[in-house]
Amino acid sequence: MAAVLRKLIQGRLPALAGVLCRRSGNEGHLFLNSSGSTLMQPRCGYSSPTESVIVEMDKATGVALLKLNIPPVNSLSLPLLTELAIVLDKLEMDKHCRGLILTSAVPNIFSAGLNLFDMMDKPNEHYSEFWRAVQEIWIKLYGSSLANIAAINGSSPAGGCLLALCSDYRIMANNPHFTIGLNETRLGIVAPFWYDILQWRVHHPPPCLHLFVMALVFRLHVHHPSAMTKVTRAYSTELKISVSYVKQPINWRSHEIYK
Ligand SMILES: CC/C=C\C/C=C\C/C=C\C=C\CC(=O)SCCNC(=O)CCNC(=O)[C@H](O)C(C)(C)COP(=O)(O)OP(=O)(O)OC[C@H]1O[C@@H](n2cnc3c(N)ncnc32)[C@H](O)[C@@H]1OP(=O)(O)O
Repeated sequence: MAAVLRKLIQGRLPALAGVLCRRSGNEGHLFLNSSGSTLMQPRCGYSSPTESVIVEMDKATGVALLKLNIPPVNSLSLPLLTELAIVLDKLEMDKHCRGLILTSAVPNIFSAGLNLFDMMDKPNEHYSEFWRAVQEIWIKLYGSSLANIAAINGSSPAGGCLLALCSDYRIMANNPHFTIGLNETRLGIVAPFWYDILQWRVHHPPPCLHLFVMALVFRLHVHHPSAMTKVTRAYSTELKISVSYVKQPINWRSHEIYK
């Protein structure tokens, strides 16, 4: 587990993919595009990414690795948000998928947040559509029945931070050059109330949340099923609390209760 986490936080995701790949033996990875079609990779390893959201599904663990892939900065444009929404829907409906890891294929950048060009010189209809797409993503990610982790392997300002906050758990690469937060507040732009709820949840995690993540990571270790069973049995109550915590419905009431 420690080795997998270390690879995640060092941003060495190809290495993680290698781990997943070995676990899946000769089956290779499933590549799923936004139209929902899947392509079996005949062998382990990466092919050149061409999709804006690359999905590598490990069949053995049911964990999907999602990599945002719009250089130079993975800005959240309408097409990217739309593709991500479609991919999340497909994974949600895939009965073999149990969890997802959201990360970036672009070196040093997780996501630069909303695409600034989608927010200027456009007709009002575009702004409506764009904002609807933004809200749809946080609802889909936060409301996902899948366990989801953000592996933040680069800078993640503004909307990038939102993506991370929507996940059940975040692991960020320990690099002083990587920034995360709401830089738009410097311009006087106030985040909506639901952003505050997301932030609050991150700052007040129950102690057992880490256990939830441990259990997730243990799932990757299909070579040690007995260890996984022991842990999940021993801490079944704590795990249930953690799962209900990260999957709690968003409303002011639950926010107040946890306050
Ligand atoms: C308006 C919403 C109101 C309320 C809602 C509030 C909360 C809801 C939740 C989230 C809402 C978030 C709002 C936003 O996300 S607004 C977007 C804010 N994002 C930023 O300000 C990021 C700005 N970018 C950076 O800080 C840096 O680019 C970087 C740290 C991500 C990367 O730095 P680099 O030095 O590696 O790269 P650069 O040379 O700066 O950039 C390369 C290239 O990319 C273009 N670019 C950067 N960011 C964006 C972007 N967000 N949209 C479009 N394009 C972007 C940049 O211009 C460069 O392009 P050129 O090479 O010059 O062509």
